[in-house]
Amino acid sequence: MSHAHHHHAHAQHAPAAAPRGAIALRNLTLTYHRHPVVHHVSGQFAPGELTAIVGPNGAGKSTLLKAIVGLMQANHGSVETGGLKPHEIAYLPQQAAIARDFPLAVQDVVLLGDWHSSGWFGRVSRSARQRADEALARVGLAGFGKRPVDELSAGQFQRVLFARLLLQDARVILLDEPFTALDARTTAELLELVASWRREGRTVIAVLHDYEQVRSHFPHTLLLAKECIAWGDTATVLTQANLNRANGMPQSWDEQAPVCHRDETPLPTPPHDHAHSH
Ligand SMILES: Nc1ncnc2c1ncn2[C@@H]1O[C@H](COP(=O)(O)OP(=O)(O)OP(=O)(O)O)[C@@H](O)[C@H]1O
Repeated sequence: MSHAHHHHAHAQHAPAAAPRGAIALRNLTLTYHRHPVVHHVSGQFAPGELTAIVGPNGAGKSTLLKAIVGLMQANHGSVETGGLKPHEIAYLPQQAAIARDFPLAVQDVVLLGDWHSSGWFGRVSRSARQRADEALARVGLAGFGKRPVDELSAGQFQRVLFARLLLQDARVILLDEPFTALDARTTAELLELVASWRREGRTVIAVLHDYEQVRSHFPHTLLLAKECIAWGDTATVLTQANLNRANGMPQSWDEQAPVCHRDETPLPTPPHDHAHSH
């Protein structure tokens, strides 16, 4: 890496900044309507590694990904992204959260991964189109470029979204339940793609529910149940004792869940939030 980077205006960060490609959580608390769903979590996602986030339904896993990608503000503590630019963090939401009843061709959806270089209204270069075709071939959809996305199966559409991730070429890739509702073959092929991202030195963080899949493909695991139950080598995290502890945590959607009093600086209630917490 060039020394010129050290003189760049954006290169100034806190002394304890995470290394490039590393995402660090510092005493992170995330709340909805002042009820914490992620509570005082600290740690660092290993750079250039595959980390699974596991935990029961409602544990705050999706919320944590949203905070890392900047879709949600920390109420307390922070997410340190080590000087990465926003487009260097790719995010694949849960498929249920993605509308695909829009009249776009497969190739155009893949090209959305390249918007930071082409601009939303910029002309799509020939080379970008070529890279989109190559990405489609890598996910097993060669020749699908002109098909409308609303005619694809769920598995085919997830392949398209992985092709879009390939085009985005991000340093950090966040995946929210990427293999849910996919058949064994599609899952295996997309897992192979994830393994290739690891070989390329990318940081991958994936929310998953299949412990066997995590054990065989993800060396690191964060076990989350609102609080961090365990975070480290998958084998040491996914013990029965830890899983029992995680499953015994009260559901964070509990309306009676206490507002956090450890946070000294309560944020004002946002104007659009008309919910009465208590
Ligand atoms: N937009 C929202 N407004 C209010 N509460 C929310 C919102 N989104 C999520 N929550 C609540 O925050 C908690 C954490 O939700 P989150 O989706 O992060 O959990 P998760 O671990 O990803 O769960 P799952 O495994 O079921 O996908 C839940 O109790 C949920 O009800």
